[in-house]
Amino acid sequence: MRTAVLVEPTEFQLQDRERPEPGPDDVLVAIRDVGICGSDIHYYEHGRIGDYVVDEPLVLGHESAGEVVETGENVTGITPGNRVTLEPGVPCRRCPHCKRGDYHLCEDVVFMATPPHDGSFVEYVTWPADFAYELPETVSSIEGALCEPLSVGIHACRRGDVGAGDTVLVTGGGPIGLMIVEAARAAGATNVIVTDVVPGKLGFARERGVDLAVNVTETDLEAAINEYTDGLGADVVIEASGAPPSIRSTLDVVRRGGTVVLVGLASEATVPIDVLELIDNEIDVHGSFRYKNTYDVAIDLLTDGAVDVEGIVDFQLPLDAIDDAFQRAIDPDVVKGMITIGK
Ligand SMILES: NC(=O)c1ccc[n+]([C@@H]2O[C@H](COP(=O)([O-])OP(=O)(O)OC[C@H]3O[C@@H](n4cnc5c(N)ncnc54)[C@H](O)[C@@H]3O)[C@@H](O)[C@H]2O)c1
Ligand SMILES: C[C@@H](O)[C@H](N)C(=O)O
Repeated sequence: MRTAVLVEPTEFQLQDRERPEPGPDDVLVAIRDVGICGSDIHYYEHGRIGDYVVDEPLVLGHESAGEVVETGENVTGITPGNRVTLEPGVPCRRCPHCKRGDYHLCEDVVFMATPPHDGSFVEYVTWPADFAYELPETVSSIEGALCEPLSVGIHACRRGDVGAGDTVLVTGGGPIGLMIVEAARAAGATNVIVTDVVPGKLGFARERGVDLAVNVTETDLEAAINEYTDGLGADVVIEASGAPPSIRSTLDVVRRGGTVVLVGLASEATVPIDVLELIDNEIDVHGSFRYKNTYDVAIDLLTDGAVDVEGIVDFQLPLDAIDDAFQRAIDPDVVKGMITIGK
């Protein structure tokens, strides 16, 4: 089967690998669509993300959907021909985190495209059947693949307890920021504001109907939020850029008693914050790591037409053109590139 392997930073090799056999609890999936995530781009360009180092050839890709072609003997409920999306992180199911329900915090998780685990830029993947979710006819394969970044958005909104009538500020208008916007609206937020530093990203966020888009290189964010909220501040601020100045600014723009959710992975290990400001204003600050129990919700939201994920896709290219696809995806104006396999 055709497999795109990152053999060195910025170098993919298309290899022919043996098609895997599903285990008794697995499904064998013919992969159809895979999104290119920021983490794939980071591994492609730099060969590492923090402590995760690509020191062996690695298959990237973890936002994936496809069609079941075979099932293991214990699998019920999914049959060949079903279209599915794959949740890319499979936990150990036995550790204290798994047992208390925080399976996304499992330290032994097998997460696609995170060294040393291969991902889904490949024709076939075997995956535990309970981490494969059937897609209804009305949900496309691309939407299925994008359940992954949408899940990041849903989890972040849950962490921020976003609710009806909230004013939510999302800092960073990349794919994750835009998925947070979708999830926040679906959760009932009535005012959604996005910041960025790239004019194209802000224009796109406006086209997608955000209530306010702020270029923080030109506009004082605190003044803009004060004006927009009559001096109150945003109910929930969800940081999705990872830029230290943006992380620092969250406490200036959240209302007293509000919530800050940190999603963006800081490019610096330490970002100073004013602890007294945090205490005096009784601000809740939450980290948000990947997601848990979001795939069914993502599919329901897509089925109901409550979110738009396909609209963030800039281009689709076949697996053979993976080099071109990554070169295009690096452009700061590009939001989401997709790889199509087996069509
Ligand atoms: N916590 C998690 O589970 C999780 C999951 C996925 C991604 N992430 C992280 O979330 C962040 C966003 O992911 P992405 O794929 O959308 O990344 P991205 O790089 O495509 O988007 C980040 C956006 O932030 C903008 N930006 C840069 N500096 C800014 C600033 N000072 N103020 C406002 N915006 C600024 C960029 O122009 C870009 O549009 C990344 O840091 C990524 O590593 C975290
Ligand atoms: C959650 C996922 O999208 C992210 N890129 C990660 O590896 O954590």
